[in-house]
Amino acid sequence: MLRADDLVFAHPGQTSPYHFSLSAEAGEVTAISGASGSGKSTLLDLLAGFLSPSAGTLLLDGTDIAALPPEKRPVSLLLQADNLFDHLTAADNVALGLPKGIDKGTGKEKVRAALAEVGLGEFADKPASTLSGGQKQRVALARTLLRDRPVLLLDEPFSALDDETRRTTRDLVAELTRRHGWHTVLVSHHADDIAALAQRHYRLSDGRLIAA
Ligand SMILES: Nc1ncnc2c1ncn2[C@@H]1O[C@H](COP(=O)(O)OP(=O)(O)OP(=O)(O)O)[C@@H](O)[C@H]1O
Repeated sequence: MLRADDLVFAHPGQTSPYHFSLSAEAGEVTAISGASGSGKSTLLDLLAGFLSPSAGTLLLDGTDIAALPPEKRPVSLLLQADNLFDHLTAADNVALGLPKGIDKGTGKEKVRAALAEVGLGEFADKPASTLSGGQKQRVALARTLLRDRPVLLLDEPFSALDDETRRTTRDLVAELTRRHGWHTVLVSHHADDIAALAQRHYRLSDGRLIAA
């Protein structure tokens, strides 16, 4: 379980700090909604380690991860768009998720398997710039598979997608979350995404997360 206990944070000039507490189970999607400017990205930045809380704990399966820098956290982040390097192929983008020093043959096989798992086996050699928005999100998810970090943070990941692609990408996130036991935290404005995906839902209001 991922558990934030009263993570306290204030941006410069902010008079009343955020107090974030939440629990996210393995294999489940935990949704965060809230008005524009309520602090959803701030929460993700704290979970990812881009911001540091002034107090509070962040535990993953009982281990405090709050002091770890972003690159050492067991956390992947997927944004609305721009997750890929456009000039690299799909396979090369996925390969960025491989551990350093991995044997070349093994690495190639892992990349192939990850692309196959997200349904893009045929697209390995295509430059990312030629892929659709949905395909790009799948490639980013394949890279996440290789990193296999147990916490997946999603910041409006379906916003740039058309309705049909949105549904299939959503289904893929649900399936990967279950299969790999990820603690997936989804920030979304969309009630239908939350209804379709989330086992748990918090609303961010007045600087606090309220179970919805
Ligand atoms: N670096 C910063 N310095 C000062 N204030 C900031 C900074 N970053 C964000 N804020 C403020 O903190 C508040 C929360 O911002 P945040 O981006 O977390 O909201 P959000 O809920 O993600 O909004 P949106 O849905 O519009 O993306 C806003 O009032 C914003 O102006």
